[in-house]
Amino acid sequence: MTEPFLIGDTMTGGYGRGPDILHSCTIAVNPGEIAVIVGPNGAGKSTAMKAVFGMLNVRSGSVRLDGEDITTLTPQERVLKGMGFVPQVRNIFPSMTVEENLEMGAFIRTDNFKDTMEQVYSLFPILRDKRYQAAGELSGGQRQQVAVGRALMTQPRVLLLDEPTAGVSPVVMDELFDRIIEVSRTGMPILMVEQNAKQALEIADRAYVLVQGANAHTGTGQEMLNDPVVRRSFLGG
Ligand SMILES: Nc1ncnc2c1ncn2[C@@H]1O[C@H](COP(=O)(O)OP(=O)(O)OP(=O)(O)O)[C@@H](O)[C@H]1O
Repeated sequence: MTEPFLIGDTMTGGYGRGPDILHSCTIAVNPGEIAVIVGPNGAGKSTAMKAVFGMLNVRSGSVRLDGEDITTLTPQERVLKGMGFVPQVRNIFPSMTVEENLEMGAFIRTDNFKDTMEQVYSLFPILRDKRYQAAGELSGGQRQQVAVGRALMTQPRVLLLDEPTAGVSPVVMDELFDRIIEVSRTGMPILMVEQNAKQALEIADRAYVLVQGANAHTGTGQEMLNDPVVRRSFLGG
């Protein structure tokens, strides 16, 4: 098997000195793919993503980006290596305008980022319309677009999204997934954690079902949707 572009490989570890949450957990993504992490509440989905981003100690296993071992790097160093991370909560600056949020996203760049801002506005047209509004005044779905747009401003080589549709209505969820598919079509590898398992599996090229911090099932999204065990144990039949 060829090396994936980004892989958290057999990761075991937990928070601080706490117990292990992840047990030999492996997740990966390649350019052009949407990889989703699904599983029951408390399965360790967000923890797995945080481990890939360097937010907890991986006691064994490794994280590699484009063939480079980045296991010991801090999250900040991983951003410089090309990781764009959108956390689940507090992922925008509510009192700043939409445009200021995007400018903040470009903080690591020393070059001109106006072209990237144009790209973000063409991916998320509503953000162009609302660029001078305080981000905190936007709807939940629009705020999530600001958060993803802000991450794109660094021109990342891979995008990590922690529950991008948390707390939005089904209609807004569909719209957000459409936007995520569009970002993916630009070639951007996308790794995301999702609570809305069925819908997420429908757009997943690669899917990981985690149970108690370990890989329970892996395949394409369609394979997971068709797997009777996955359906019965966690998609509700
Ligand atoms: N910052 C933290 N410090 C210590 N333990 C944590 C922390 N965050 C999560 N945990 C624990 O790690 C385990 C897995 O949590 P995690 O949030 O990764 O699961 P999840 O699959 O994303 O769940 P959910 O779908 O409910 O968000 C839980 O037992 C949780 O209590």
